Amino acid sequence: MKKILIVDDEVNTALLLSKFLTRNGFEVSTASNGGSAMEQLKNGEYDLVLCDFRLEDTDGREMLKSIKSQYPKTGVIIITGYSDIKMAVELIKMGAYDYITKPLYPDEILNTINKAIETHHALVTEPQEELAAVSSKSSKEKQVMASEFVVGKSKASKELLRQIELVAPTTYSVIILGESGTGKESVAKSIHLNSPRRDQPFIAMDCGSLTKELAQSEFFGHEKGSFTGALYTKIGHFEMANGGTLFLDEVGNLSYDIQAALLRTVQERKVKRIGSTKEIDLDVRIIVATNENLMDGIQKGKFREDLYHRFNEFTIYMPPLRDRGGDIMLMAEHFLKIANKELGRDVQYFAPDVEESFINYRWTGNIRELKNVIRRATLLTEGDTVQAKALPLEISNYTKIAPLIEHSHSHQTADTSSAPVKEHHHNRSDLKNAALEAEYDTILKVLREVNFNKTKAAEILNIDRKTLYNKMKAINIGK
Ligand SMILES: Nc1ncnc2c1ncn2[C@@H]1O[C@H](COP(=O)(O)OP(=O)(O)OP(=O)(O)O)[C@@H](O)[C@H]1O
Repeated sequence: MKKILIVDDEVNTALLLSKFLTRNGFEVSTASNGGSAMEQLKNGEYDLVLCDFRLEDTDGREMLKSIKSQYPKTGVIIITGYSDIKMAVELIKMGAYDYITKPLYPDEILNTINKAIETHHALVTEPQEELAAVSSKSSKEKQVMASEFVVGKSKASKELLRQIELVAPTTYSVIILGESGTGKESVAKSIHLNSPRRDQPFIAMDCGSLTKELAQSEFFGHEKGSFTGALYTKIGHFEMANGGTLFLDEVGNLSYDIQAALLRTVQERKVKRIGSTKEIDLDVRIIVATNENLMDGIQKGKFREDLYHRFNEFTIYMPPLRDRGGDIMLMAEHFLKIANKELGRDVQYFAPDVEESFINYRWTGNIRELKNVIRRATLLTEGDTVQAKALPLEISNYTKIAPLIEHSHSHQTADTSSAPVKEHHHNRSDLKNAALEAEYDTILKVLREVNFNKTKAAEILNIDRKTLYNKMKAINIGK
């Protein structure tokens, strides 16, 4: 039975979640703060931690760091409010499996948990099972790629496809550069699947969450008893990927020492498990991904130039979703089909104002954010059409809020009365949304009148400053 730890200081939420997951066949424990969660993790091996981002004694970021360094085989899902979405995207870069936004919906939680556990299966199995898990994964992934990769019709997508097709058949190492969630790993997989190595393993390794201590073992493996804690022989990722492709995500995060060891391995094309004298011949194609410019890392002395040149035989720049024009709706429709299948729904269309919001929104979390938003919207839709009320307010109100966000970022000095606020087309008939919209309109209007002076705005609105801050946060205005 899979073990889950819920970390949430809202006792009722934790209790409800715990009951729901127990009913669905999980063994569940709860902790109301970070400290007691870490204690519980010491006493038993958990498959997954479901952790609220805001805790009384710490936050999701710190929890993720501690769990990843001490219990690397335990998956972490972060529960967050939509206003923390940028943070959630950061956390995925740091190794969280996924995030779930509040309010929580049981089907969505169960779905995310099942997927996380499936993904982590290869990690939590015993090492002798590892290779078998990996090779079966490579053929399974092929089917996934064939049906799940949307090529897109925009100019940017066509160029991307051209580059994939160009580099795939070669043995070149590739650097894939792009914002989080733009599809770097998906592109790495399609390069692999379009290469002569397609029948060999594709191994993805998340370097962003690797501690210095773990990195050696993860890359090179170790023999049983080679150091305290090496209870069994571990096969490293190089060895697992032998004959195929090794994808190193967030490669800019590797420590300098590990970079040196990596360079040696790539140059010599041989690997030795820690504690072993036996050299294993390697034939591995390397694809790396990063969302920061590695040249900056080189200038700051954080990234080795020689390693960079080893990797940089070909570079692919991933376009952000906001620059992919018509692809946004193409992908939205694709994700709608997937969500329908996952959730047993039959939602067919997007309302025109939803499409408009999708096109205008900035999608800082890119394709991953779109996928998650659509999964949630599908869940919330009762008829056959996704309406704006099924979207997070940050997205459905984006055209209205965006100029104000930009304004508040420009140090609140300019004359706000001329800030362009686009006409709002939402045709909402339910009372709750109408009330919310009226509230936003009033808050935004007053904030402009007082040039974003929050004390004055709170006075005029006749609410206290804290309430104003909370409301501003909920609609993502300022900080
Ligand atoms: N072309 C595509 N068609 C369909 N789904 C895609 C496509 N590209 C990415 N996705 C989906 O979007 C999500 C994010 O993609 P992926 O993990 O490849 O992004 P990434 O850039 O590697 O993210 P990160 O920077 O966080 O590592 C995944 O669920 C993936 O399946």
